[in-house]
Amino acid sequence: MTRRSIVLINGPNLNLLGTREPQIYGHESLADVVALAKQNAERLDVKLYDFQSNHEGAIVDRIQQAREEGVNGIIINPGAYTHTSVAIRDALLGVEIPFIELHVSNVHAREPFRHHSYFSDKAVAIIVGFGVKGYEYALDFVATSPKFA
Ligand SMILES: O=C(O)[C@]1(O)C=C(c2cccc(Sc3ccccc3)c2)[C@@H](O)[C@H](O)C1
Repeated sequence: MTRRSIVLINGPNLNLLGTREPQIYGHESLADVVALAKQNAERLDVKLYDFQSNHEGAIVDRIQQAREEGVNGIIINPGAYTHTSVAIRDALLGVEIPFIELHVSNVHAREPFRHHSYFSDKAVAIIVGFGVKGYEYALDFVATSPKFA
């Protein structure tokens, strides 16, 4: 049986995770998050691709590439693009790959402009406010749920 494949996409400024505002985002770096995700992917027998970009079009391109790769699911932390990007929304809808929206912080307990997402209504699930632990929860779900078969 072919292994499931998953793309983990992190948006702008998440390359700086762990360097500032630890009270909001924790102390772990993105490299720490990805390393643990790769370990968990091995345990779950799934193929994990990781991608981070500060550029909207590059994220759109990576989402489009996922369709060519035959990816089963996408886990995306769009960062600030959560609140602004119709282009990324359109890319996600266009490739017809189920996705989980993830946020390290509880965006609903922060500034009002962070309360709206261009993705939530189309996400299979939304993981918010669990810190970087949310990446583990998302991977476990995508690796095992029939919604990503
Ligand atoms: O909570 C998140 O994961 C979120 O997606 C992440 C965001 C975010 C914003 C700025 C920086 C970072 S990562 C960071 C944190 C501290 C210092 C440097 C980078 C994440 C926000 O734009 C979003 O509203 C929420």
